[in-house]
Amino acid sequence: MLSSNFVLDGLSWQNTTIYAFGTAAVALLISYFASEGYKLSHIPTVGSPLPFLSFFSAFKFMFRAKSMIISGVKHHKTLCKVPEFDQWVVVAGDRELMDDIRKAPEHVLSAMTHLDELLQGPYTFGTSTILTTYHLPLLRGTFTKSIPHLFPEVLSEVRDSFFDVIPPSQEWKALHLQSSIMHIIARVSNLTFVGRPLCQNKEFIDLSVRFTQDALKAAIILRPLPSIIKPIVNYFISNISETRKKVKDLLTPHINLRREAMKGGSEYAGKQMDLLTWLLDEAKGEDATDDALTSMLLFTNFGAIHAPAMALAHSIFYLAANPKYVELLRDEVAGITSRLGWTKDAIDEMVITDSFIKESQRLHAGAYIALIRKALRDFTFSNGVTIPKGTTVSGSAVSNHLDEKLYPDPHTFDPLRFVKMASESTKKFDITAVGLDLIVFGYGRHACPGRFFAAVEMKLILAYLVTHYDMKFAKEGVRPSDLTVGINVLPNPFAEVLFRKRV
Ligand code: HEM
Repeated sequence: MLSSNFVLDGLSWQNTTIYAFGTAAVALLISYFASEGYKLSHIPTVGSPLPFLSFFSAFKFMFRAKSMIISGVKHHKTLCKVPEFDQWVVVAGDRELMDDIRKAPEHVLSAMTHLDELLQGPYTFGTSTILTTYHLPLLRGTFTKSIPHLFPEVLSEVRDSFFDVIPPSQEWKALHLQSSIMHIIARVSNLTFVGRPLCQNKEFIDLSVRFTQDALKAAIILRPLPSIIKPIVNYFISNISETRKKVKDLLTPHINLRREAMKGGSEYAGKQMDLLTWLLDEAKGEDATDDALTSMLLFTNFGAIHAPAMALAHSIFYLAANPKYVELLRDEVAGITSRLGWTKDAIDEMVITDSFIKESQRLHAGAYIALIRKALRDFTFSNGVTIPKGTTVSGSAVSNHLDEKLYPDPHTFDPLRFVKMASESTKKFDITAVGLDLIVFGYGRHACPGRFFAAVEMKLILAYLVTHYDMKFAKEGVRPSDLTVGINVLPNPFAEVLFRKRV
């Protein structure tokens, strides 16, 4: 009895195991055929295309995105797909196909739907803020045109914020670079967004920087999670609602003052020239509530604080590690300001400073891919390959930025590279010029509308820094390595730079 039971138990164990493996295999096959990977099986894969194994490739992609994208583009030439934990990203390596992405209309390949997913809109800025567009013509038009007019105030805000963030001292003082530079940028940008006195209100600036950092953190953590658990995780990791409320409380009295003044007509005495004024002029309906205006300012602050601060930190790392670069910029700035003073014309003439920042952007762009879009319907490239609705598609920035046909000795930082290129061509090579050769500001209809302001702001800050301060690393001459997470490239977030007032 015992032995027959044992045999039966053995058989049923065997059967159970067979059933379990069989069910798992069928489930795996069904999930594979229903998966995004299968729908994209006609696109060559970097890593493994198989379920589970692709998870390991996604893990590898977290740390090796640069080499995986470069090798994918090199081997597959036109299109390949790379694995992220929650999706496949199709990468175009071919310029014609990148141009297809640039030219595709928003209702086919959507930049904004991608941004809403990337930034986890419902948990950060709000999907309605990310998808609205009324502010874009303002940024491209009125805001950009006002830069020369606002320049004197921008300069004085640069002076004041340097004085507060890097107090002039004869002694070397170590500062956490990223947070210092973010605070300077936040103040200078907010001069043009909300004006004085709010841009000098320490609480407002601290909250704007904190919101930018917290939103980014929440987006990174929440994105790969299943939708059902996002609200729970968000509850534990995020202070965003509280920060937004505090910003709104500080902003509302200023909104009310301006609304009151607007009652006498849109062109009232003492009308401030800043983004808040122009948003109030343009916003209608849902966009015009205090909540929506607060979210819009926080969203614009995000674009205006994070990217320029990262770009400047990369440039300052080159300066702190190489005294000869500091001298190079100092000579240019001293020569030009002695003729033109600290003016917008002087900043425009600083072609070496411009080339320095652009070269640093080339080697340390914020992401290895660009022109990232979500397909809202099936999309066929000019080579006949179709990607299905729902696919995330992009162009490889890194393989262009390191292409030796475009940039001889591409891995070497050459601060004069773009000065030389401009002298040999009729094309424009300044920071604001956009194209496929250098795609740090995007290209086409979604190209960054803030880049003209960003260029002036970054050049002014760098010129001011080299003129008034010495800088170095504690370990002299060693530039800290970047932090890369998947497609994202960040200047080392832990690095400290020593500053001393220049005698
Ligand atoms: C170094 C500084 C900056 C970098 C590297 C940068 C980069 C970018 C990139 C890559 C895009 C997406 C382009 C695309 O998808 O094709 C973008 C869009 C945008 N940026 Fe910037 N940006 C910078 C500064 C700024 C500033 C200062 C502002 C605000 C004043 C700003 C506001 C925006 C806005 C509103 C968009 C969305 C444009 C649209 O969808 O049409 N950015 N930026």
